[in-house]
Amino acid sequence: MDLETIQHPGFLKSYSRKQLDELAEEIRSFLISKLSATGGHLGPNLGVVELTLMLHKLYDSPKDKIIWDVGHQTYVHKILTGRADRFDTLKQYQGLCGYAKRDESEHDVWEAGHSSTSLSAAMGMATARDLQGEDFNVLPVIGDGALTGGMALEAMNHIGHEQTDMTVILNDNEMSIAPNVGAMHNMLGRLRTTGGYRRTKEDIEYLVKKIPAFGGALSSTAERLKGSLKYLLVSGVFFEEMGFTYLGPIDGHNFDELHSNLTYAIRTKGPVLLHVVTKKGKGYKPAEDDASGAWHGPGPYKIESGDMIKKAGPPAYSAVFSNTLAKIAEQDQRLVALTAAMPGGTKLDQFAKTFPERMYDVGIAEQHATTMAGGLSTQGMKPVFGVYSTFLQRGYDQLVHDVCRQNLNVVFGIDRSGLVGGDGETHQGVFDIAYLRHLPNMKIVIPKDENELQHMINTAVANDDGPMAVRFPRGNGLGVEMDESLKVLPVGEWPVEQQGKDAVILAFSTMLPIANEAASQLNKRGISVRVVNANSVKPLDEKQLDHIAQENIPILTMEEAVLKGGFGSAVLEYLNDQNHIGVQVKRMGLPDRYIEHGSPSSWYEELGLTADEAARSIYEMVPRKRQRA
Ligand SMILES: Cc1ncc(C[n+]2csc(CCOP(=O)(O)OP(=O)(O)O)c2C)c(N)n1
Ligand SMILES: CC(=O)[C@@H](O)[C@H](O)COP(=O)(O)O
Ligand SMILES: [Mg+2]
Repeated sequence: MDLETIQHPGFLKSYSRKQLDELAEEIRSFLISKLSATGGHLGPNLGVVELTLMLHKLYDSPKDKIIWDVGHQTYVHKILTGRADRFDTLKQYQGLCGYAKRDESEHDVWEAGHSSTSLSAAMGMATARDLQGEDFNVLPVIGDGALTGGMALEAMNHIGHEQTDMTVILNDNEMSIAPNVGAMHNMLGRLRTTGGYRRTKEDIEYLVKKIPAFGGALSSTAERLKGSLKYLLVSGVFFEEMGFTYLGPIDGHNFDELHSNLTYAIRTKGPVLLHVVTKKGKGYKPAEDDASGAWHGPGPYKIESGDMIKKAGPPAYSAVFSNTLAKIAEQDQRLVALTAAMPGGTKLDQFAKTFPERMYDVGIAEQHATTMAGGLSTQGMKPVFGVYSTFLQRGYDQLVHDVCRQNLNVVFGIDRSGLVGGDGETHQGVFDIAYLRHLPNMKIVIPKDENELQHMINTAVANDDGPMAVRFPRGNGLGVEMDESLKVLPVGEWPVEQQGKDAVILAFSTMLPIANEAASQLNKRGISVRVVNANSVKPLDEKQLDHIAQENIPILTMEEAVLKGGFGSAVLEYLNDQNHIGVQVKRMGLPDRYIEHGSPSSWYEELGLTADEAARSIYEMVPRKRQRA
């Protein structure tokens, strides 16, 4: 079948088992081929081919609500809902989104990107259905990794209490991005090995019914037997005790098992949890054999060999972060590294190779990691939480309530700050300056390159005056020379990159090269522009701002972060509070909207974060008398 002709999954209703097998094969070849050029979440999607086909065969999307947790495993769903022809544009600027996207299709009933939201969304939809007297099925699909996210437990607690009709499909492939971790994961492991509880429970019920009721005595004994047997058997009882009918574990690649269990689930009142066991990367050996998570979301690769097509270049910022921590940890026994299920992305898995006892992967639990870091700090340890900017949003109250308010010595290594590219809206690291800067006691430093990053990490670990965030971008450094020994840098003293007397640009990180380019354009036009590496957002370099105000020259601030509440706002606030009235300030940064997928450079063009725009802004502010032709 030409997958690109599919417009709606309804055709599956009449599909035989043989046709399903053939279609599954075609979809796998399609994914392996398309993603070899574009990159994308190959492993997760190869693992849900049969599950997605059976869901769309048995249920009527979009009337029945199929909700995908994280949403990175929706490629098969997108193929079946008329989007196969867009896969050449996957995760690219104005191309196909790599996650569920409501404005892409009516079949995408819920958007995600961040993990563990599907059960709460499902509860919302099912509750609305019941209040409105509607009739449809609600089917959240949640992975074993996402189940380690606290929100999932909050939702289960409520769903089990309300006994709301829905079928939760737990897609258990033993992997988060890296191998899954935690007690929940261990429990699922026992379930996978000891087989299903469902049959035994029915056998017991059958037995209890067979026993003549001697005044009810025997049946109560049998009831007690059933109860103790339940606890003796497997921890499927965890789900049962949470109020779910637990089904499984079943083979998530077996159409017959999927069909019979989903059919049973449709007929079952109240919440059902169907535990399906799948193989991440199924059908493509390099991805099936992936032990580290490299095939969770690879870039382009060679199909035959499974070799990734990597561009050589300077070290990744994440690698500099991890290597610097390892260097410090050799001397400083206080240092402990934490990650929330991102050991590979943060490269803390490299740190763990040297210091396995001082690196903790807490699962998808950023709230827990943030507060655990606070606890570590109260006992004199020096915790460093390596976390993506976007995922630290999950730990906001813990930042406020637990770490900053108590002024605890915690370092936040904030990776993927700024625009991240293909993962788009749900992953942009653009709110962190705004969500950190207003927290009393928090300090925020932002290195301009990989060399300044290593020194800032060292500075943050050495700092014993409360929490400090070191914010750095996704991807590779600039290829600058790395100093041999680590320094402790002054915080709140901005280095001047190039002198100038007519105007000043305050910029940091990825905006600094653009600022330098704008300055050289204007210098050629006789306008002398100073460029300052504003490498700390909190504290500001107040001395330097006072001096600029006294010179009364215009200021342009530049940041790859939202303008509202960002660095430029901080400068405006300071100048106003110090009565430096009349100083001209223009701010360049991200507008008040969500930035979709696409390379940062494409967005720089669209959003005007360019040297030409910066030069134009300055030119408009420099008083005519200074302008020479
Ligand atoms: C709050 C949050 N933290 C971290 C991530 C990064 N992340 C993306 S997918 C993933 C693993 C999800 O594992 P699982 O739910 O088992 O899905 P699978 O990829 O195995 O199908 C993680 C940790 C995220 N999306 N959201
Ligand atoms: C789905 C998800 O959240 C992760 O897989 C994410 O795509 C990782 O992003 P990086 O590629 O920046 O590590
Ligand atoms: Mg998984």
